[in-house]
Amino acid sequence: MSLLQTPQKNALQNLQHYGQSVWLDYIRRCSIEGGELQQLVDEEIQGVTSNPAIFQKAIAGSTDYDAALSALERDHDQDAITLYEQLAIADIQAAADILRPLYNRTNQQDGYVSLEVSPYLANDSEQSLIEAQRLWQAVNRPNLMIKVPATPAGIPVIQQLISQGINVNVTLLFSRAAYLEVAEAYLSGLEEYVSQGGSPGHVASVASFFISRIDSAVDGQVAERLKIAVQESDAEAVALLQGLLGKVAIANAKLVYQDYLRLCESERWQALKAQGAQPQRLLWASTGTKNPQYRDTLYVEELIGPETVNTIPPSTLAAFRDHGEPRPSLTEAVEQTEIVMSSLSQVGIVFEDITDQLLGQGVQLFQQAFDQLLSAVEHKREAQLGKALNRQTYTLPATLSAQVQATLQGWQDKGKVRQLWAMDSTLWTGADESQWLGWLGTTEDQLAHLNDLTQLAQEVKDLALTHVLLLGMGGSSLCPEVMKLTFGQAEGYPELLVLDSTDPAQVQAITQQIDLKRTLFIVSSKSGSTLEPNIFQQYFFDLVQKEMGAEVAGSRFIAVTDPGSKLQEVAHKNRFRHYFFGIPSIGGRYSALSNFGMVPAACLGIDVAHFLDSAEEMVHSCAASVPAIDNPGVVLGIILGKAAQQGRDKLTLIASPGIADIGAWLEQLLAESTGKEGCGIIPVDQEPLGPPLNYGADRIFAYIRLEAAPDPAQDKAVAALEAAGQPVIQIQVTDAYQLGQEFFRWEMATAVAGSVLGIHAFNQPDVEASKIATRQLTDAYEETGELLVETPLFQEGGLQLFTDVENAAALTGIAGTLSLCGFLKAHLKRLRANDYFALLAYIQMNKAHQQQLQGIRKAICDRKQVATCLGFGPRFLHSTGQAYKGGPNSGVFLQITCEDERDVPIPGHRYSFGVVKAAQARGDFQVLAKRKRRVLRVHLGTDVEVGLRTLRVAIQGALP
Ligand SMILES: O=P(O)(O)OC[C@H]1O[C@](O)(CO)[C@@H](O)[C@@H]1O
Ligand SMILES: O=C[C@H](O)[C@H](O)COP(=O)(O)O
Repeated sequence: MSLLQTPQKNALQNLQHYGQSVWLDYIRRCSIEGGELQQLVDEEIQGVTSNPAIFQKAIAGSTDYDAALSALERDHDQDAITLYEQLAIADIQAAADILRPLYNRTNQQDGYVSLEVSPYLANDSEQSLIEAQRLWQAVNRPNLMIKVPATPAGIPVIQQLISQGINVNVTLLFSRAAYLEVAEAYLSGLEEYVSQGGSPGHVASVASFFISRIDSAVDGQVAERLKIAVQESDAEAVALLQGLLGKVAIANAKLVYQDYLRLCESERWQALKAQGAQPQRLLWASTGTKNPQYRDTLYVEELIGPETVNTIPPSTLAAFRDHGEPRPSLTEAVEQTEIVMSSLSQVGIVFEDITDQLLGQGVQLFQQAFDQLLSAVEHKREAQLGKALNRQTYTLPATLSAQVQATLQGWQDKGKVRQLWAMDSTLWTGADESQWLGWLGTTEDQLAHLNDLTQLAQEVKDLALTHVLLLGMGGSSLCPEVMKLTFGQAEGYPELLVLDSTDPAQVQAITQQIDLKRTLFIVSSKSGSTLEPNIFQQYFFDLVQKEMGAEVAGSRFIAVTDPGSKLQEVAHKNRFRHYFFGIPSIGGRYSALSNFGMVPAACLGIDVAHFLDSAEEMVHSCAASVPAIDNPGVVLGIILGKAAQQGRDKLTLIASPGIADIGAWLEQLLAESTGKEGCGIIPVDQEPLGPPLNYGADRIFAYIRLEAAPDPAQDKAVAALEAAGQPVIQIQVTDAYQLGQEFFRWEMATAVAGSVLGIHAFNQPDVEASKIATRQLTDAYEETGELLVETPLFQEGGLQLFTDVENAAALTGIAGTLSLCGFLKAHLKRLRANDYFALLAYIQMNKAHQQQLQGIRKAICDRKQVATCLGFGPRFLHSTGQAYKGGPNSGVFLQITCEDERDVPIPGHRYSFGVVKAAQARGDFQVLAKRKRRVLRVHLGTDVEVGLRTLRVAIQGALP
């Protein structure tokens, strides 16, 4: 067709006669559905491009997509990026279908629509390639072009995609040097495609060369110099500089077009052309005028030439249609362009620096647009979910709030949420953290294996059991305990009991509570080598064997353990009914939503599918695609981490009575994960609530409120704390089935807080230390049959005090009178501001004991205004024990042991439960003392209740 042919109806349509295709740089659902796009394709345009900013404006800036979003969400909850992709893909497919006849008619030269790979992947070749291939398949239209940026990481991707026959729109091209690399990638890709037997005519590509952004950047630098030249009245410089304004982008484009023409002459290209290959056309992008002083059609009018494309935003399209003046401008005055470029260096502007910056900024701008887009989708998703998603709000003092906001911004800018989901160890200490992040995918994994759990629930029902007794410690017992206390016993299902103590009285109490013939035992241990579950198993297996016979005993036991563990062997040998596997990349305290929590949940008759589905909603809210600022787990983690760094490291947990036990689970998660290397978060659970003046500047509060059954007294106390300016995080749990959301939210938050604190959030080095000390004592006992006799520091009223030499010296130095009260007073005097006091009670965990110990806590908190903690031994060893030994040295500890009224032997061992407990207490004490902790042990007689009462009175007397 001749270039001089009579123009058609309008300037836009006329561009085709100069060999240029017009594509529309815009997409929006209403223009597709309303027929506007169809009309444009029929009359004026030959293709469509999109980018993250365009989709951001379309989806975030309109209500066009709301109904579709609601329908998708209603159907099945999904994370923000999956939702966005479905909307975007539907638009791209619809546009592709509208363009398809044109694509066919032009013999695949035009009629394309472009979809960009995630801008987050701009520097990641491997992932960009995977994503581009995935999008290509998902859109499944031959007239699709995948947009890949011309970053150093993007260029090899371009070549690979072309070699696979995938059409590519190369975006973010600013420099001629980059263009030449892109052209080379296209040629090599095509050659490879041909060598594999592909027909090159079926692959298309455009190189999107950005225009207006160059003028914006160059003009800015020119303007600065111009100001100086004017001030200095340097007329020559003023003229030179003025001549550059609004000229460089076009000059650069004209030069790159010359490069293109030269390439077309090359033998290499000619050989491909002969086989039917299509040229990689230059596409002028960023052609909307940004400077209002320039003609609104500037970047269309000046770049008209054969075998090119101009992708034009709607306003520029309208302007050009109205008053554009087409002419074959692209090859006009080419020699002038060289002058423009050399003038640029003459005035000291380094053009390569500008193009480099523009590429970096371009990636960043698209990432920011994508952030905003995903944030908008997430808000719409949350609105749709309503109460199905537990809400989180917070009030923080100004300085903490400012630090939290700044850290969130940092996480956003550095893409740290994506880094976390990519399991990048450098987010923590760069050690083996990447191997401990399996919990990120547990819900999905569990949901895929629901059958086993449903079957187990049915079996438990059919067996007509009275009890299921779970034997385990820490991460293997705390979630089941939360489930039991939250859900209670369901109709037709047995009661769940949990044993996580070696206290002989506790072991006996539970033995008496169950009917051995009608109880199913779950031995739960990830490692399969933890002392307590192993001896529990030996003890109960022996009892059941005696009661029901060796043959039947195994059928009453289930193991939950990691594959290949010693427990698996035991289960196999003893012909356990089942064994369920854990996932080795999930540490115990992060295992709630895996089999460790879900097997007992199924035995309780809980609808596990519903529970996990609900948890999955929180997983989606915390997804990699949800910007840090909107990501509830990340927000919570950053608050906790920054608060701890500011000295607010006592996380005081308040939970509604119906879900109160979640605090015990949280204690382990937070303390074992963060309490190490002298820093960390000290969880304070079940502390009797007091007035705001009881709490210092070392506190932060988390109120986990069950909306279905809140406690008005807690509401009031929390409101008072907020009014007093304490930092308070409030989480509204709609109903018990939404507790799984909290498991995930807090796991995420803990991992994030660990990153903020710069520690390894998945190991527990100091727990190991007391395990070793305990093992030495139990091993010695196996040999000698006795534990070393210890000499008390002091005794009075049936209570004995023990401590190590250093603590004894410190205490006798402070104690005025050598009495029980005097020593306790001396010990409590060691509490400084912002310290915490912890009771470590190696006694039976029952209501009466709890009441006494809570009374002691309350008295100390009221009078000393310090945080107080309570742990029952040995269970706390697998929980807060890590932070007490490895965290900040701000704890004052009172260990409580007792004389066991009746000990319980363990089959196959010389040591008994009583000996194990004593060894555990001593081992713990030794490590605390070794770590220079302020620690004192009080040993009660056989009547623990009486002993506790005496102790309480003595402590009350010791308080000021
Ligand atoms: O499930 P396991 O391997 O028996 O471990 C129980 C608990 O012991 C610890 O490994 C250490 O206390 C915890 O992290 C864990 O939850
Ligand atoms: O492919 C199109 C580009 O993404 C678009 O033209 C960029 O234009 P802008 O510079 O106006 O954002």
